[in-house]
Amino acid sequence: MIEVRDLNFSYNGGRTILNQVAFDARESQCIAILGNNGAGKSTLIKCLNHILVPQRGTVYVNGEDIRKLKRNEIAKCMAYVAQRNAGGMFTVFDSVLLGRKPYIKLEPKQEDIDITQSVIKRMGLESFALRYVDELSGGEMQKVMLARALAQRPRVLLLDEPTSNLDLRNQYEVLATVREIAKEERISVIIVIHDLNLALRYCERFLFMKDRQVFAYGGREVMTPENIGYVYGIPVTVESIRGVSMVVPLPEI
Ligand SMILES: Nc1ncnc2c1ncn2[C@@H]1O[C@H](COP(=O)(O)OP(=O)(O)OP(=O)(O)O)[C@@H](O)[C@H]1O
Repeated sequence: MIEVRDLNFSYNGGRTILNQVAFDARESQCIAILGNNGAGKSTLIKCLNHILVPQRGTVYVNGEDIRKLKRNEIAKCMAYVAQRNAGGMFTVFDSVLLGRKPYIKLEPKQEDIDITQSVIKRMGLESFALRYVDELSGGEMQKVMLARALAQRPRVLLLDEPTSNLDLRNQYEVLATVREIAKEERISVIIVIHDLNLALRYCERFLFMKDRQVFAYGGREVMTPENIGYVYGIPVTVESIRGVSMVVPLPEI
């Protein structure tokens, strides 16, 4: 589904932020991008859809080199939800409908309206549909931005800290919904996330960034206390609580 080959990136010819970053993700998988502040996670996710253009390397989606795709074509196969989102004088409905922009020629068709309505429902945003996004809380806004990305009907969904403004229940509900949609629509979801326990619960693959490179990438076997301890510089244990794997920082901190 998505193949990332030897990406190198630096901002304005400055120091290297990404060095030979490579990984693959299959359809229906959720991949967590992990690593400490400044490790290059957001930069990586922006290189995947060419918001930032890497100096070397490329990304293939369904075998297509995204360097050969126009912006509109990239938007049909990849949707991106940024860490910080600007508001605007749109209603929630219009804001989600904007996700259909790559498909709309002159005016939205009935299909665009139907998709918008169904995503709003799926994300539990019906009672907000006519509110202005400027009047929403940070968490409500985060759900609207995710709904917009889902309305894009992408093959690859790129999420940069999608739960950072959500309360406990919404963190679990939103990630559970994203995972369900990934399975139903066979989307690859790539999520930058700081909460290792949410990652363990909702992702199947884990990519650790460290020192500008991929330090480890794989399934649950890479979520070891050694790897986590090394990447984050804090001793942890990984334990099962009622059958759920949890990362627990050790008391010496
Ligand atoms: N526009 C920019 N111009 C120059 N340097 C930048 C720019 N954006 C980010 N950086 C630098 O690139 C490095 C990687 O930043 P990035 O935002 O990708 O990290 P991150 O892993 O997502 O961090 P965090 O977990 O704090 O969100 C940081 O050192 C940051 O200061």
